[in-house]
Amino acid sequence: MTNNNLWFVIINPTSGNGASKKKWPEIERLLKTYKFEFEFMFTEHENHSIYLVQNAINQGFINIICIGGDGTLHNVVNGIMLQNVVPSNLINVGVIPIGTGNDWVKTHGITNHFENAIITIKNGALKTQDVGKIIIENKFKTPMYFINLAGIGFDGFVVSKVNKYKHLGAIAYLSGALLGLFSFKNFHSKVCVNSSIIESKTLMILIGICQYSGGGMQLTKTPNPFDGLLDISIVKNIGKIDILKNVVNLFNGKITNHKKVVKYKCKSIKVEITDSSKPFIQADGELLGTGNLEISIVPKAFSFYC
Ligand SMILES: Nc1ncnc2c1ncn2[C@@H]1O[C@H](COP(=O)(O)OP(=O)(O)OP(=O)(O)O)[C@@H](O)[C@H]1O
Repeated sequence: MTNNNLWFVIINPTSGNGASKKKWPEIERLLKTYKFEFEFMFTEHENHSIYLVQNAINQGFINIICIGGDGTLHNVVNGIMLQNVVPSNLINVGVIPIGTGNDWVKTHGITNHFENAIITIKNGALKTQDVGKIIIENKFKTPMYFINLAGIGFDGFVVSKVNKYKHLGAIAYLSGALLGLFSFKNFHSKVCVNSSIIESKTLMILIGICQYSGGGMQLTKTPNPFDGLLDISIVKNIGKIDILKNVVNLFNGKITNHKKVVKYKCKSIKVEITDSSKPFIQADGELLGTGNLEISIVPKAFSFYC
């Protein structure tokens, strides 16, 4: 039986370089002030929130509050999408963003001010956005899900390097990108999208649902989390000096106008790596692995307070 009045709160104590843990006593006090009835748990290891969410849903919770950054929310979404007890769009998630990048909330205008974030949740207005579904060939075809942006290639490479600089916030992604620029090798890929086949040497392939990633960069042209479509940028063999010249354009979105960026809107996309390199795949800033992959959209699958 579902419980509409009780909330399950998940806190990643490591997110925001430990800020979630530090701020929890104040948030707990505010939740009580705003008359939330809730149970809470801290995550104890990576991906723990997937299990916590599923356990909560099995117990009847349909209202979840996620306290952490994009990675914690990514895991909460995966917990919801990978269960079969309740349709995913009937699980309602409130987000109190305490991460380093906090990129997903930027699209929806959810505030980083945690009392205001709590008030937003209390007001009870819900939106339901699309979710991306990724199947990586060598991962036994277990799907993984994302709500913001997935990337293959240089984008994944930066995520693999960025962890040790994360305390620098948005600068972490930029410094990771600049430091990695000269060691990353472009790769050959074959992309099937909307019955076109694009074979090229590639810097990265970006699959967007929401607008911001990497601490505020805008890497796909017109992502819309409610249109049932993936927003694709295939960044072809762009030179390193050219990227350096375009750093500002990564943030203002003009990078998508570069002549070596090809753009598509689609419901699904297949990516095959056609050389021996193994470019990293990231989704919502979390590293997923390497391999050929297929991404599709699950329309209106994730409900959140906004
Ligand atoms: N108890 C824990 N110990 C170690 N890692 C954890 C724990 N709980 C969750 N994690 C992992 O912490 C990682 C980072 O979390 P999250 O992304 O929410 O914070 P952040 O990196 O500060 O924020 P952002 O992604 O917005 O920049 C996630 O990959 C998650 O799996």
